[in-house]
Amino acid sequence: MVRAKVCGVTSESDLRAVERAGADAVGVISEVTVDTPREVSLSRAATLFDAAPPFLTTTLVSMPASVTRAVELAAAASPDVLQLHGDFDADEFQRIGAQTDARVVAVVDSESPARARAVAHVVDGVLVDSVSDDGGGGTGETHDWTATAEVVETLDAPVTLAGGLTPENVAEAVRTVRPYAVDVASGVEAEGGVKDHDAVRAFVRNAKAAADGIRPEVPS
Ligand SMILES: O=C(O)c1ccccc1N[C@@H]1O[C@H](COP(=O)(O)O)[C@@H](O)[C@H]1O
Repeated sequence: MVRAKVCGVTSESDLRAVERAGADAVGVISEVTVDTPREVSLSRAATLFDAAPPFLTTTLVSMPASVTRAVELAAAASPDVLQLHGDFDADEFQRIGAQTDARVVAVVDSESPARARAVAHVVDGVLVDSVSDDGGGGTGETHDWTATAEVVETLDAPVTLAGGLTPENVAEAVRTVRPYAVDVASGVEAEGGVKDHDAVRAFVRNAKAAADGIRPEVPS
């Protein structure tokens, strides 16, 4: 079994589409230091989380500059999960986790798997992404899945795979990496910041079918 997270939701209608597709988690992006059409204000993130139905895990995706700001963000938007891009070390993650009710997920650059091992013991999960030079995600780029498969195998923590996933490649990604969850942002969009509801449905279906050993369907 694999969990599916759909990230970069900016509207209530996309939120409903994510839920109807059977996704396990939804991500809303706020306070990031990169230019992205998927960013919303913190108050908008809080509104979207309030509109989320029960049993859909809400995730705030952010790039705060300090421990204090990370804690403030979680308090302001009340997500279930705080997904943190940036350079926090284990001590900083521990301090964030101690001051928030949200679960904390550390984003790790696929090219720095050692960082996953350095922080995994103080966070609730690790997300391995194809990180851009400025530290952001949403690159639409895949990375070396066999290296991430090794992280999954050797780390005693839930590892989420992200970066360039689409309805077309997610089945192969799941079979190769065997992650705890898969995460997609740009790969299921009709345009920047707007989800393609058919693609969202196909992404979730294909991820879960692959984990169950069922052949994927590719949307026309
Ligand atoms: O999606 C963004 O624009 C973004 C900006 C800054 C930080 C994180 C961002 N998104 C995260 O990137 C990954 C994968 O994105 P993609 O599928 O390759 O487009 C995902 O974890 C999003 O949470």
